[in-house]
Amino acid sequence: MCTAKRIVILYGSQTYTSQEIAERIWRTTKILGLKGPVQALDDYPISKLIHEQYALFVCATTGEGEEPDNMKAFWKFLLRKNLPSNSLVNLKFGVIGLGDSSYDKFNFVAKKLHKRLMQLGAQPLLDTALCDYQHDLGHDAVLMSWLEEFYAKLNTPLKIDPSIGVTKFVPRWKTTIIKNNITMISEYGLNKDMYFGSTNTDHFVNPIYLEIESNTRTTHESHFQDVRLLSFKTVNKEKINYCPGDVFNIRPRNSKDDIEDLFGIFETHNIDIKPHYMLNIEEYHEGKRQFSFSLKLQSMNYKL
Ligand SMILES: Cc1cc2nc3c(=O)[nH]c(=O)nc-3n(C[C@H](O)[C@H](O)[C@H](O)COP(=O)(O)O)c2cc1C
Repeated sequence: MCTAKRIVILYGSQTYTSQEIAERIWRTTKILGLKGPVQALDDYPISKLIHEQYALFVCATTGEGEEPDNMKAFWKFLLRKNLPSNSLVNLKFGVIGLGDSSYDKFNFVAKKLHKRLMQLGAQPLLDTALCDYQHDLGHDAVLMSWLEEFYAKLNTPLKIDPSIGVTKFVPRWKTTIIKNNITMISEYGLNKDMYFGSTNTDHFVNPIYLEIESNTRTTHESHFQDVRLLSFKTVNKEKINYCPGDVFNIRPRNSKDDIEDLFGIFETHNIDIKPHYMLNIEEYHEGKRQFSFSLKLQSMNYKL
């Protein structure tokens, strides 16, 4: 049996669930002694896939059986007719599908990906994990036992002691607070507004600033569920184009008052965190910096 030393964990995610699961698995692989990154499929340089020996794909299905936005380029490439049928002979893989069996095209993307990888010569370590949002235990119902089998197939350098479980936390991001020297970080780029800062890992196209126009409770006061109808308006008369099946992601913004209160609390408790300090966030893979992002703490609340 081969021993895996490195695995790439790649996700296609529309509303972050697959990303969160992929990152969780990535942390476990670090504990198991494996190298390799966790990335959105479209951020991974696809030409490198032919050199990889192990890969795990975590893919959601969205729309009517469609692939998430952050794997569209990857998928288009993989479907090229001129790819030789032995392109991926070195690759052993697993596919985890995140779906919802109330849709006709249940886990369509994961199933298609699994099939296409095999057409290109890659060998599956296991059948596709068909996780179902409708299950009482959610995606974990299928995922947990599937992963146990998958880790066993990888025959990793280190093993998880079942009596201890996974307790060690391996952070993906390194954060540092910079108090004064702004020029020191300017070479990495300075994002003035964290809500609109675009990065190479951010696939949400054309973010738009919206304000809540109304927020009305639609259920009766005596009902145990508080269901709301929220209506939004654009501030600069911008027009938003959308069509059925589109996904609308909302990034809530902290209110200016809340942020001022927070800095007030830091001050009262002599905690040295000031609005003009900079937060620098970096991502490392195998000692090399992959990504860096800086913002002024006061930009947590409003556009500068
Ligand atoms: C707009 C929308 C469309 C969806 N379409 C499908 C589908 O066609 N087939 C399926 O199996 N699941 C479908 N799902 C369920 C998602 O795949 C599931 O909720 C998954 O956990 C989302 O993962 P993500 O957060 O990584 O995007 C859909 C979900 C949404 C919100």
